[in-house]
Amino acid sequence: MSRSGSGYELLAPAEMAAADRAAMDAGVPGSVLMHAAGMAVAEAIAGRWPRGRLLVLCGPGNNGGDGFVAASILAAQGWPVSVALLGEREQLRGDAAWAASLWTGPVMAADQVDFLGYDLVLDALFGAGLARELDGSAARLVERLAGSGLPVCAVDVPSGVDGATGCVRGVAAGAALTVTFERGKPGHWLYPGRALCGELHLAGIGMPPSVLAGMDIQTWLNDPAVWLDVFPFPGELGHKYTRGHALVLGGASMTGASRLTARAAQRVGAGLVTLAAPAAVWPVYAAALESVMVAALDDTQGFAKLLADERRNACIIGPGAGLGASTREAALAALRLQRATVLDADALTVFQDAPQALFDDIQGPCLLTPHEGEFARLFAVEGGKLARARQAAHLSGAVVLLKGPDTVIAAPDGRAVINGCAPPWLASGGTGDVLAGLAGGLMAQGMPVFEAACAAVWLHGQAARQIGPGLVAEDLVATMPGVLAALFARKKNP
Ligand SMILES: NC(=O)C1=CN([C@@H]2O[C@H](COP(=O)(O)OP(=O)(O)OC[C@H]3O[C@@H](n4cnc5c(N)ncnc54)[C@H](OP(=O)(O)O)[C@@H]3O)[C@@H](O)[C@H]2O)[C@@H](O)CC1
Ligand SMILES: [K+]
Repeated sequence: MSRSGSGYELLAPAEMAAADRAAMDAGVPGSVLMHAAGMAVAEAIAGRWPRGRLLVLCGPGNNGGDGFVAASILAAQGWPVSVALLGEREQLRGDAAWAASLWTGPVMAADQVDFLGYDLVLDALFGAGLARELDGSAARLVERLAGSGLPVCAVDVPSGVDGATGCVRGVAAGAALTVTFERGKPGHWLYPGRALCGELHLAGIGMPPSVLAGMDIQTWLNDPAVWLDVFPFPGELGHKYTRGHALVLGGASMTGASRLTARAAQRVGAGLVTLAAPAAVWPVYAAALESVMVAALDDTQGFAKLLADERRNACIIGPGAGLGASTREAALAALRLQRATVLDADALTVFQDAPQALFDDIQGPCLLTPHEGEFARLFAVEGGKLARARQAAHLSGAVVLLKGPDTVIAAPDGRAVINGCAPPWLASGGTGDVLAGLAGGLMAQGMPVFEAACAAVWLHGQAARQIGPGLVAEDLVATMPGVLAALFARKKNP
């Protein structure tokens, strides 16, 4: 899926509607915005498809208004255009009624539409105003559109996709191209909406910059612009003791996982990394790691004893750790000392019977990195992925990194980032261990937790894109220097 000019600030549909109103209050008539929106749609269509028989499906609100504008412009350019309206023309209000008046051709009733004989469909049924599940005639029309096999251009979002959540409200038809306005919406980047949008095209519609600057934007697409300012680029006068010391808990049997974690923490720049492993398996770790220090743990309190050295400023606990008392004790020790702490995998599951006990001890910088299964063990929250991650961060007091093809990172203060750069071949064993190490390694260098989590996810995704299909987790560690070099170059030449 290619995405052009999408920017990185995201606005939920309700926020975009507020921006539209603010623009009108600032003196830009709604009809001017709508004309610009319809023009942008017409240009996107003409730029992508050869002239052909176009069917424009207009809905009862302003999304339909955009459709009428685009239909009028393309017809004036010589496109053979047919228009169908879901609802009564007399019921159209405001800017949509004005836009419909631009269209002088016939308007079919939606239930009369026959998809045969068209080359392309413009879906202008529902956009930001989708308020409930599609049913009845609206659902039937969208189902028939989805089954038509015709290429679809969607206005703002594919109708039926909730722009706030990416969820399908009843039914939705996938588009080849989605044209949205001024800012992307979370639903363009969260599945299943993301897969239904096709190529995403972001068009300006003349919204005054002061209106957007005045929005309290709290949601972003993961982009270095969100976190580059606080990325711990090494200073010329730095030495290993100024670059943090990450302490990784190793397990008794799955020894590969925490080794990947430790190496990732090193690669991303932690000055020192110690892996603490049960004494019985210490030789396994010691034989496999050279520049990572390996400490032997004699009992469940051993990890806490290592934290007596305050220079060990960040802990990464969970990969391969096991579900025993030592994992739980290590996590609680790190949290109670308010060390920067990443809890992943087993260090999350080990709290499934009493998550509140975990949350009560989260007072300092903490990152939780669950996949959906681990998330459900800790958090009884409902809703879309973005809302659930936000609620979990609020409830736990930790930054929550909810993994998946559309990973969401949410902070307790309400900020959230959606990741758009993870290729599917990242879904393989050990990649999560590397991610935990990247985040912990950045936190060891003093990067704030939310930004460290976003940067780790981004670096992870960029490395995976460079490696391509066939990726194994070790490759991510090996590829990190190249990814970091490109990031450093970007810092110098933004
Ligand atoms: N001037 C502006 O503001 C600009 C707006 N712009 C464009 O406007 C779009 C937003 O327009 P919008 O707010 O009118 O919402 P829209 O998506 O057309 O839907 C509302 C209509 O659908 C109906 N409806 C809702 N759910 C339904 C359901 N499940 N099943 C059936 N019906 C349902 C709802 O009915 P009601 O809920 O009132 O009964 C109402 O009639 C935005 O995406 C962008 O494309 C751009 O031109 C820039 C300038
Ligand atoms: K639409």
